[in-house]
Amino acid sequence: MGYDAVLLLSFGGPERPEDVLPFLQNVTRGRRVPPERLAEVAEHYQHFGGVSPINDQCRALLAAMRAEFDRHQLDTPVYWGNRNWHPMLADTLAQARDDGVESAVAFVTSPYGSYSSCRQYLEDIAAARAAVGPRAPVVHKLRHYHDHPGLVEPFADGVRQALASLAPAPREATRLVFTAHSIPVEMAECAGPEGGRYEAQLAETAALVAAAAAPDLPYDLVWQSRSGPPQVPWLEPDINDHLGTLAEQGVGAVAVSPIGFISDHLEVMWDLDTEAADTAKQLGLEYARAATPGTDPRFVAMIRELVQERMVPEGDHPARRMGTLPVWDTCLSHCCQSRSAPRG
Ligand SMILES: CC1=C(CCC(=O)O)c2cc3nc(cc4[nH]c(cc5[nH]c(cc1n2)c(C)c5CCC(=O)O)c(CCC(=O)O)c4C)C(CCC(=O)O)=C3C
Ligand SMILES: [Fe+2]
Repeated sequence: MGYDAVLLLSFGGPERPEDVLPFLQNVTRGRRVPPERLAEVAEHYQHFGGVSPINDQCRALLAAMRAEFDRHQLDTPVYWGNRNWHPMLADTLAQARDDGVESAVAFVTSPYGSYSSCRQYLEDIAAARAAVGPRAPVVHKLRHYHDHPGLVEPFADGVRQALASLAPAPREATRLVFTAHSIPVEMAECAGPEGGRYEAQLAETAALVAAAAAPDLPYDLVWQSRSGPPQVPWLEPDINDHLGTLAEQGVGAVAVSPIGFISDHLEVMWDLDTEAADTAKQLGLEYARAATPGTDPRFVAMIRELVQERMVPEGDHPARRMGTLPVWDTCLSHCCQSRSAPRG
């Protein structure tokens, strides 16, 4: 089907010190995040002057999408809305409606499936449309892109550059470590239509990036940015604990690639560039953090390709994929639905 607009849909982040608390309240409303954890994360944001990098990264991506679409005679307007901070999705959809938009296709800044990274964005769309009312544009989310070459190749370049920046060391003493945002084990078990999809997609992305960048190097997939109360199990090991294990095993140098994030979010700048880098230093490990795609031209072209794949029928723009896990355009109603605590 045709769409009148393309929507960039993201998480949102504070842009001034006084935004930090209301932003965190938006993120954690109805969630079980202890106040101690919230205070800690507020400090991470204040460490960077109360400004999250994520909104400027979205502005840059939006501009790059416009230029890329123009180069390919795709004159569809592009809009940007967030889950947790301005521009809020409901305001964006109200503006789109005023502009005469009846339908939009949404690119979400997370490639993977799980409640937090996929279904919650579908709920955000439904809630924003309900807030806008009867003439709200219909919004369909684009498919997952965890194995698209436009995601895998920029990450692979990042890994190559990170490895090149480490002092030459025997291959056995060098390790490639992929990270993604930890999620509660229960959320991981319910991810996708049959469960386990978040980890399965990340494992596929890790394997594709490793095969492209460093096929002879051992690698691991571990987790970062754990939240929630301590008694609730989340995916482990944490990157910091894992660095300790590697040091014990005689590893001397690590390249860390945050495949869970498409740009250098605050989690990348704090949990990796500040905390994990510090852990590595204390352990005497050489440490290099690999780049995220950001506005890499191949990543921006991927967004245009995903839009064309969806808008131009009859296989004129076949899906470019490197992996074998199934992908689909429309999630089933039970996809990523929690067993114990229905959310939303
Ligand atoms: C899977 C996943 C992604 C990747 C997919 C995607 O990109 O969407 C992601 C991204 C992000 N998470 C972000 C920020 C936060 N996430 C939090 C809390 C949580 N994240 C969770 C999961 C994820 N989060 C979960 C299960 C929670 C617990 C509360 C809940 O069940 O919802 C909290 C509360 C404090 C805390 O950390 O406890 C904050 C501030 C930012 C913005 C960063 C910036 O400003 O640059 C981004 C991109
Ligand atoms: Fe998060």
